[in-house]
Amino acid sequence: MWRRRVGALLLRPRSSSIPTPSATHRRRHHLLLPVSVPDEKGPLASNVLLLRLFTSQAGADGGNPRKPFIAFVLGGPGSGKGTQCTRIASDFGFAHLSAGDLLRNEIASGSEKGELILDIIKEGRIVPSEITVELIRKAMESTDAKRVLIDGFPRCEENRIAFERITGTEPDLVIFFDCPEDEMVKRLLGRNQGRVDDNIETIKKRLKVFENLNIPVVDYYSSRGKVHKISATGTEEEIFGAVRKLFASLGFENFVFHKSRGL
Ligand SMILES: Nc1ncnc2c1ncn2[C@@H]1O[C@H](COP(=O)(O)OP(=O)(O)OP(=O)(O)O)[C@@H](O)[C@H]1O
Ligand SMILES: O=c1ccn([C@@H]2O[C@H](COP(=O)(O)O)[C@@H](O)[C@H]2O)c(=O)[nH]1
Ligand SMILES: [Mg+2]
Repeated sequence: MWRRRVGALLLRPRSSSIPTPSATHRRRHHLLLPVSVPDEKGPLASNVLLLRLFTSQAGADGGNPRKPFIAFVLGGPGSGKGTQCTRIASDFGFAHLSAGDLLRNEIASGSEKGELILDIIKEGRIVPSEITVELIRKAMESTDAKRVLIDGFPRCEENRIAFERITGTEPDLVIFFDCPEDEMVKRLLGRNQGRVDDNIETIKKRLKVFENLNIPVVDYYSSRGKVHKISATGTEEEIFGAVRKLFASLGFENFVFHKSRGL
């Protein structure tokens, strides 16, 4: 068990109210300073992140095996989080935990909680933290993966605080897929997977929730030097090229690449 039990018990729960986004948050969205792991603009390696990876409780190949390496994957609705996470999982051996999928599974289970979740998802709002964090916590406990992607969570500061309090841990890395709104809308309207929230009314609400509540989370982790921003325009392959570069720079081995070379 990797959780810091004592720490989690000592930390007092904070207010459950969702903070109102400040104008500063909105302005800073456009000034996000990613950690300079390789991207179009940055140098080829970030000593800061590498140091954190190898000194965190669990790194790519070392550290304390009780705590997995945790990457939060954030971005607006339709920015391609799920698509890229699937690729990262298969190429770099990560477990992929999608908060949205965990919630949809709860709906499919027919539970009472599921009915509440369905109403919230249809409205593009955020499910109460205790429900989502509990689902993520259980999913994390049931995997022995040393590397975990948490896709689409935390959605708001309240989610983030609840996760850190309940699990007693923080992400090692936050990937932020940055995509223009018109592109996200186009992708969602063309997704065609029968999702109850893929309609223009819900999409408009989700975009507002993203800007007002999710961006402050990105800003928070950005101020702590954990965010790597990746441009999410271009083809899936082009975007995955940037993702691949990031993980390679962090010391993660690419299984698919090695397999294709018979290594
Ligand atoms: N680079 C891309 N170019 C064009 N379409 C894309 C790209 N990446 C993903 N898509 C498509 O866009 C749609 C949304 O992608 P995806 O489901 O991965 O987004 P998401 O960020 O997980 O969205 P949500 O927050 O709603 O779960 C999907 O139909 C996917 O196939
Ligand atoms: O942490 C979360 C994740 C998701 N939701 C709700 O689910 C939908 C769809 O989520 P995706 O991750 O985009 O699949 C989202 O709009 C929220 O309503 C949530 O409340 N908390
Ligand atoms: Mg998704």
